[in-house]
Amino acid sequence: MDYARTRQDSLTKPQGSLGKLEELSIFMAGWQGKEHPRLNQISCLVFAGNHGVTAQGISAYPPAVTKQMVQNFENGGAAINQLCIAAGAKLRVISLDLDHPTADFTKAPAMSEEELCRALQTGADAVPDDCDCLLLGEMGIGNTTAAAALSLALFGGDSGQWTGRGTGLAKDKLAHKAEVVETAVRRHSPEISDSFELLRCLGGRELAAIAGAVIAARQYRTPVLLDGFISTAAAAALTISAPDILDHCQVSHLSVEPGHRHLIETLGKSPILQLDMRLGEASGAAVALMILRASLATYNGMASFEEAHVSRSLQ
Ligand SMILES: O=C(O)c1ccc[n+]([C@@H]2O[C@H](COP(=O)([O-])O)[C@@H](O)[C@H]2O)c1
Ligand SMILES: Cc1cc2nc[nH]c2cc1C
Repeated sequence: MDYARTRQDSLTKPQGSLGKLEELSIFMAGWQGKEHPRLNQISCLVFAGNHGVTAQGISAYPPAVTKQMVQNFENGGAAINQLCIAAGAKLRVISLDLDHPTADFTKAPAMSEEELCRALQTGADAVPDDCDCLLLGEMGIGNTTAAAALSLALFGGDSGQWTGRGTGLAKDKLAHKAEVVETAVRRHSPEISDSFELLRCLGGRELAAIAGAVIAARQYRTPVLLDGFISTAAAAALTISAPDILDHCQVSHLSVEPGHRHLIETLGKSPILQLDMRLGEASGAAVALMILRASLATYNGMASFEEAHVSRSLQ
């Protein structure tokens, strides 16, 4: 990171004038451990899971859409297929036991220990040991409720501040969704003392898989782009047990889902983009990859003041 910072200051531009693009190049050089970080092999993982809490009427869409969208991903017809082509990332979609939704967490823990471990391991195993950047996203009808519950259990506050319309829930059902979140957290909070218990009680399989992938990426020193509210909440669950666990992660964009802003601020992160997106399926991560490419193209390719014979600042 020190090397990259010095190099940035030697390039033919006023110091700091590329703003966040400069910060991103320093982040990439540091985590890749390379003077010239690269973006050749990019893995985009989309984990899909189903949620028992959909029985509470908390989504605008039926749970069958999770599997239908997975089929759409496989057929190349979803937004993420086109965004991965545009950004130059290899997409892999991983379904986690879609025919067996997690338990309704207003009534019982979402998963058993064994189910949680399987989901964490699936996420970790999906991470290649040699990619230059990892994009993480999800598909799961009902999972903004799980993300809100994780956030409330993690950071407290009012359930309404973590709850939004997700796929487009009617405004008059929002108060009910916030109550569902509140009930779930009140039920499980006393049992929760670490990150894995939190994910087991209030998460979902695709959220646990994202957490597993974040841990594996850290072991490989692979930089990560988290997608939106759900991906950030899944990764944030890990901070109970390891406060610096998200240092190798960037938040790709600020989602429209209102809890995301508070979550990002609480984590001390700043999103790369704000495009009024709320799709999920790693779409924001794929768009942010294009910004990362802009960052590394300038950092790796620009001439220094000395090389270009350009005079330095007078001050
Ligand atoms: O990534 C986000 O910030 C985001 C915000 C709103 C909705 N989503 C997507 O919508 C689905 C969850 O919405 P819901 O209303 O069913 O909880 C799930 O498939 C997510 O990928 C994603
Ligand atoms: C159609 C649809 C596509 C999605 N992609 C991610 N979450 C989604 C939710 C819905 C409803």
